[in-house]
Order: sequence, then structure tokens, then C-alpha cells
Amino acid sequence: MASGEALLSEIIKCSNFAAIKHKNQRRKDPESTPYINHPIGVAYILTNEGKITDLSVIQAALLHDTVEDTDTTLDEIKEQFGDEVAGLVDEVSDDKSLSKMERKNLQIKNAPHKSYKAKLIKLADKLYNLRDLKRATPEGWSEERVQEYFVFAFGVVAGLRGINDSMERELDKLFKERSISDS
Ligand SMILES: Nc1nc2c(ncn2[C@@H]2O[C@H](COP(=O)(O)OP(=O)(O)O)[C@@H](OP(=O)(O)OP(=O)(O)O)[C@H]2O)c(=O)[nH]1
Repeated sequence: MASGEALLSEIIKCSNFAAIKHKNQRRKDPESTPYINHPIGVAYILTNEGKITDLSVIQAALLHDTVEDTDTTLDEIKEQFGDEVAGLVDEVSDDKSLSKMERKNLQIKNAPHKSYKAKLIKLADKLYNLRDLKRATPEGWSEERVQEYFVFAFGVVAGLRGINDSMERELDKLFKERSISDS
């Protein structure tokens, strides 16, 4: 078991790595929030609401968009943070060479087959994005597009259920507000 100091040092190393990699990226909200707010927010949902203390989950949450959205390679993640963290980042990354529709369909199809740790990260990721959508509409998004994202997220979350009551309850509140259900 790593000491508290070692854990802290690993978390700061990941945060620093992600901040450097996302430095030129902004969120799509009207304020153009720095992108790094998202991975840090996902990691915070996991610790604060999900009560997750597993280091590899928090590291992978902080790094979860570096491979998908920046020039970072999985080999780089492996070299810096080890095989387990790289494996988790790989599990939660979309293949950007596919069309958007293929990527979205694959997320729904593959969600039930993800590892427990990857499912936790995906739950927190969707919870963050849905809360963010509720807070501010991304530039250029119609109300219809916002609703479509909620319906898509509902489909992904369906395949992630049964692992974290607290995050799932919060997601269900958001789906209920938009009248999204199985029926
Ligand atoms: N709600 C919200 N989302 C924003 C904002 N800025 C960037 N995003 C990102 O936009 C993605 C959802 O937008 P889409 O149009 O559906 O997907 P795309 O960017 O992959 O084409 C999410 O990425 P993703 O996690 O890679 O996509 P996914 O896994 O949810 O499909 C989300 O993190 C913002 O201000 N608000």
C-alpha cells in the first residue's frame, strides 16, 4: 500500500500532465471554460460523491480525455503512469477515426462489457457532462441536440448500472427532469 505522500504525489503528477496536454483546449460553453476543469471535475465526482479512493481510477479519470482529445499516446501514459492506468484510459477513450454516429453507438453497445473501474469513470464522466449541459448550453447547440445528448447518455448509463448508487441516483434525477426513462 502506497503512503499518503506517494498517493498525493501521483495525483498531482497526473493533474499536471493533463493540464499541460489540455492547455490549448476549451469547453464548448459560452464562457469557453478551460478544458482541464472537466477531468478534474470528473475525478472530484468520483472521490466526493462516488466515495472512490482507488488511485488508478482517480489517475485515469484525470487523464481520461488526453488520448482521445490531444496528441498523447497510450505508450506515453503507460510509460508515465503504468499499465493499469493506461489500460483504463484506453477503455474509456473513443476511437476518433470512426464517425460520430459509430462512436456513440459503440459507447452504448460496449458499456456493459467495460471493467468495473472503467464503468465508474464513465458514470462520473456522463454525470459531469449532463450537469454541465444543464448549467450552460454549448455554443451552437439547439434544445433538440441537448435532449439527444441526454437520451444518448441514458443509453450508455443503462449499461453501467449496479455499481455506484450515489452517482446513479444523481444521474437518474437528471434523466427524470427531462422525462427520459426506459418506457
Ligand atoms: N456538456 C458539455 N459537454 C462539452 C462541453 N465542452 C466540451 N464538451 C464535450 O462534448 C462532448 C459531447 O459533445 P458531442 O457533440 O455529443 O460529441 P463530440 O464532441 O464527441 O462530437 C463530450 O465529450 P466526450 O465526453 O468525449 O463525449 P461523450 O463520451 O459524452 O460522447 C463533452 O465532454 C460543454 O461545455 N458542455
